[in-house]
Amino acid sequence: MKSKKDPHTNRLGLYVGLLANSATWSGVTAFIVYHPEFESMGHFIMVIFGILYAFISLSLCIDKVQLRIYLISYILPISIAYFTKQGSDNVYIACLLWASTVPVYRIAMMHHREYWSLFHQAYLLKNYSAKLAELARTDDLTGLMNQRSFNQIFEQEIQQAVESRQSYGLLLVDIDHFKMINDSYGHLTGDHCLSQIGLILNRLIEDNIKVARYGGEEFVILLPNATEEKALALAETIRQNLSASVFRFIEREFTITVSVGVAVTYPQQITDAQRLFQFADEAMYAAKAAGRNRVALYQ
Ligand SMILES: Nc1nc2c(ncn2[C@@H]2O[C@H](COP(=O)(O)OP(=O)(O)OP(=O)(O)O)[C@@H](O)[C@H]2O)c(=O)[nH]1
Repeated sequence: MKSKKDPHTNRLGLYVGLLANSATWSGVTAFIVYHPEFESMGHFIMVIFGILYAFISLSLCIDKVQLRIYLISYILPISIAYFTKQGSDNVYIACLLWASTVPVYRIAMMHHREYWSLFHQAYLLKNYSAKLAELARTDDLTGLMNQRSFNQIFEQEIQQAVESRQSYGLLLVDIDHFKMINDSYGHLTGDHCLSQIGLILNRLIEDNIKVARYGGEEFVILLPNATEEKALALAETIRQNLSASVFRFIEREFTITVSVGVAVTYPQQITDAQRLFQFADEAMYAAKAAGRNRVALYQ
């Protein structure tokens, strides 16, 4: 899942937003300064309002450049509006406005430094903890769910299937003679092959279906609400696609085959996650024993 953009990497957007915000508010305030109906409000109330608004907005600015953009685009049009208005009072107010920006700027700088440093630290912490949680769920090599995450989700989903009286399917995909790939081409080639298989599985499997690397050269696919036909059809698609894929790594080209064990339980049969896993495992070993590169269903 995507997180919010780091404000420090999206400065242009912030500056444009800031400029638009300042321009709008300075326009509104300048309009009020010139409009005869607002004379009764009193210029000093307007200035106080302007300073308060400036202080709040300045405090939210991230850096000095933003503060300056804000000051120039906000204070300049208002003070010009006052300067160009007839009467010495107005020149006095414009000077007061400019003079008031100095303490406002200083206070805002002090305030925003602490505020943003805290905000930034909280933001980084949130980001790091989200990344850590993601790492704890993910297999490094393939980017798929890892075994720990699979175990949790599998237990929960089986429980739900039992409660809602639905069927549940599990596919266990095991690469045939993977040791030979490692022995012949090296461990790095084996790793590359595993990561490519992860990508192929992700491509073949619909978004709502979960796939995990169970460990070594074994992958599992969770199929809530699946019938035997559906589970077998998906297993066959996976087997055919993987065996038709050519893997390339450092000028080496090779193909692989897989054996797939399929187990589907129906409401009256479901006992627990371990048993369903064991059924799929037995089916996978039956596929290996029958000559590999095939799909076997647990009967
Ligand atoms: N490159 C690489 N190899 C791995 C990894 N995890 C496990 N292996 C290797 O996978 C191989 C599994 O070998 P075996 O269990 O004998 O199975 P196999 O050679 O695939 O033979 P069958 O399953 O009987 O078809 C071993 O050589 C492990 O070292 C990994 O993360 N990377």
